[in-house]
Amino acid sequence: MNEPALLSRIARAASLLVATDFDGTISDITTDPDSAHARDDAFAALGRLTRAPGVHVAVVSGRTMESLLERTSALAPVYRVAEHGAFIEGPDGGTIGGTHPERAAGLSALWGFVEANHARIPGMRFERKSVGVAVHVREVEPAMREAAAEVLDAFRKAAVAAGFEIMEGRQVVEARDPGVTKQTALALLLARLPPHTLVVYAGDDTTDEGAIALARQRDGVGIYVASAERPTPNVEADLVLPGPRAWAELLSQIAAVRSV
Ligand SMILES: O=P(O)(O)OC[C@H]1O[C@H](O[C@H]2O[C@H](CO)[C@@H](O)[C@H](O)[C@H]2O)[C@H](O)[C@@H](O)[C@@H]1O
Repeated sequence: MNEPALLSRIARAASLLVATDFDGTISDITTDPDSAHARDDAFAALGRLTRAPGVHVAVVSGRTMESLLERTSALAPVYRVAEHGAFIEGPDGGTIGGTHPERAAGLSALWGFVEANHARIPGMRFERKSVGVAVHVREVEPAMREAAAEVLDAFRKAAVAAGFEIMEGRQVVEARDPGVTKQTALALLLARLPPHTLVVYAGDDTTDEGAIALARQRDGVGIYVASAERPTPNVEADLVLPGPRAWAELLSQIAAVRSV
């Protein structure tokens, strides 16, 4: 699908859901995850979309809800999906779903692994979430990559033993609840919206591919935001964009055709 055809469909949809991933999609990748923030152009376009009639906006992230809120609180009303689908907040700020079975024992066991290993590899970052743990390797020096790979292997084994599922993201390995995905969260959002809502989903990572595929299955639009790290998706996409800037530009065009 080319962009003019896409914009024409979007302009005509009685109900539209624009769902976007955060890191690497509306935020440029940064070495320090805490310093990442949404691009101004993407944020402005999403803001316009929240005010457009018949348009629903969702930010779908692997971040914790706290981290996502910190970065998107100026955006309302929106759906917020955190920790890859484990937590979902509605446009009024209320919890509307998400599945996060109590896994406190598993999380403690996994964090024990982290505490025992956190000082081994300079640059390796460990991020504790509400229902998962992420291990970042973006800042690990090339000379330490082999040693880091060994720690990551041990982390994967410890996570699986503690009942988690492993996700391989961009310079990050995450342990999360099995069965919780962005795809299941997107399906839940669609079930709450008017029938035949046109869904547009954009994301940049393996963790977004299920949601891209679901958008297409539902006769919507799946957009992949490519990077040098992940130039091509493992699923079919309607559009492959060269990076967050191109997605921000397309979001501005979507906002233009939907704004009154
Ligand atoms: O689903 P997302 O919103 O894309 O979140 C996925 C992970 O994003 C963050 O890590 C990624 O972005 C960082 C900042 O640009 C980058 O340093 C890191 O290498 C990327 O993997 C976040 O820290 C994770 O918690 C999210 O799960």
